Amino acid sequence: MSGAALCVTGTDTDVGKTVVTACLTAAALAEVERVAVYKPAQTGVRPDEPGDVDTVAALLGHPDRLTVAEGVRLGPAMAPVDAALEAGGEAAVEALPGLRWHLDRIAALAAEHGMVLVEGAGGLLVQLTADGATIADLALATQAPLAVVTRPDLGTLNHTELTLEAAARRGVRPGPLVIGSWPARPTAVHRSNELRLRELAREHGYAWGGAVPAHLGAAAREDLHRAAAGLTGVVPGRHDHEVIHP
Ligand SMILES: Nc1ncnc2c1ncn2[C@@H]1O[C@H](COP(=O)(O)OP(=O)(O)OP(=O)(O)O)[C@@H](O)[C@H]1O
Ligand SMILES: C[C@H](N)[C@H](N)CCCCCC(=O)O
Ligand SMILES: [Mg+2]
Repeated sequence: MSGAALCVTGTDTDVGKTVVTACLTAAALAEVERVAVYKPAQTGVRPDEPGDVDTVAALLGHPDRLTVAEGVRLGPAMAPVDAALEAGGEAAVEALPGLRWHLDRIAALAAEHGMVLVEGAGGLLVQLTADGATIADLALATQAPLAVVTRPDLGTLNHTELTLEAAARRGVRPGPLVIGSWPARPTAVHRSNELRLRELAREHGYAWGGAVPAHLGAAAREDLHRAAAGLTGVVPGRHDHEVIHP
């Protein structure tokens, strides 16, 4: 088997990529038998703490058909290369796995799973490796579409357009654009931003993935599955494409 891949980025760190990844994973589990979630570089957690992929598994109730994996884990809550530098100096930066290594991990997961979701660190251009490879490079190399998670708040229009433009300039395939955290009491700003974000999605060829409610969490698993149902149309189908292993 060689499954499809979907890369997930955000317009910033803390925009709800992990929560949206959980929703996309639930949607993927409805389409394919086995799903994997891979986080190439996890920063800001100690060895004994749950990382983003563990959060995805917990949000979904640890389904048997889900595999989660991390590439490298670094304690400092910083961009991966800086976290390595902070934790272990230049030697730790040199020891970071490179693009090829991550591609091999993704290809190995794709060999056994119908879908592999790959969550970057922070935004599109955050460097994951010592030689500066980003989630955009992973998306390009695997020919995976890119899911972009964004905020509904003031400032999001500029951040979203910058992200979509930078992805397009690199030749990354558009996937869904999703609002990561939609407030219970949206203001006029949130509502008008949503309309404009829908337009941006259309202009850049992204599928509109809707907005995930802000209260979503382990205590709201039904809501998560409801949010996921709305995303079923925007995860790549099982026959859409296979991970390209260059
Ligand atoms: N829809 C939501 N429902 C409940 N909590 C949310 C939602 N979106 C985001 N959060 C909370 O906001 C915080 C940041 O979200 P999340 O961890 O998903 O961000 P991220 O974009 O994955 O960040 P990182 O760059 O660290 O991977 C978390 O504490 C998360 O639980
Ligand atoms: C620690 C944090 N939660 C993320 N994992 C890393 C975010 C890196 C952002 C770097 C930046 O764009 O300035
Ligand atoms: Mg995350």
